[in-house]
Amino acid sequence: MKKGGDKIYKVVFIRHGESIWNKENRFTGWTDVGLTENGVKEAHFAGQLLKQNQFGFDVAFTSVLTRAIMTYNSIATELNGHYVPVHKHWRLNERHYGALQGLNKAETAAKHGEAKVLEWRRSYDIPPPPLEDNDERHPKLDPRYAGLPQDVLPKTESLKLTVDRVLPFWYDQICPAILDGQRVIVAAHGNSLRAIVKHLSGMSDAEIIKYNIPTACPLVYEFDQNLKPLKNYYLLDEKTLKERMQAVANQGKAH
Ligand SMILES: O=C(O)[C@@H](CO)OP(=O)(O)O
Repeated sequence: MKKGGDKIYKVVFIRHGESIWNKENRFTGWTDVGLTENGVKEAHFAGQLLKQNQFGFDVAFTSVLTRAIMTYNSIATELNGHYVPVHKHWRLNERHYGALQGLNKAETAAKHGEAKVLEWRRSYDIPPPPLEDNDERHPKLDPRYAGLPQDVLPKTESLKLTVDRVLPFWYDQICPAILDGQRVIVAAHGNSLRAIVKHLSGMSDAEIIKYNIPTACPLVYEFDQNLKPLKNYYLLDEKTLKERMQAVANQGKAH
């Protein structure tokens, strides 16, 4: 017998609200920056949208980065859902941006060219230059990764490498929760979510280059009982969504 019959499973993915480094247009990656005031507002608005659309959750998954956790907390506030279990995991972290972390994207484009920055930001399998082993930004120096073998800690990541580290978590932790009938929300990042979306939608390496995920817009995926994606949609009107996606793309322009 098929598990769950014709039941449709819904999962909500959400990128964090505007962060301090989104506002300053800096490559962020694993740098742990907080949300701006606007980012907190965006997160609350996302929670209100979810509430208006009758979404509620039984379990939440976030990265271990403050901006994703803060975003989920604002949503939980709107949904009166702070009692819901939250699982925080490094595999949902943003893609590691290597030695680019901290640099301004527009200045980097002016220096290296927009094409190079597009390659670093959006090519599927070309990672940015790595951190040196003795770089003070190396994740091995961050207590939140202290329990992990150093071999798994990235010094840079392409989207492909991000897919490789996100998918085990998707299949081992998130999928069982969905199949168990729990209503799931995943609060993460532009590129860790692009990694999941690429996998679920079957987008090609070329198509994913143009796909940008805006901050704090709930993205709903519907699955059948075998977790085959049926459809997906943002809880946002088409015009606003396009503008917000284009704004993310424009961050890599030299201005
Ligand atoms: O800097 C980053 O970590 C990400 C998300 O903010 O940026 P981009 O959209 O350039 O991949």
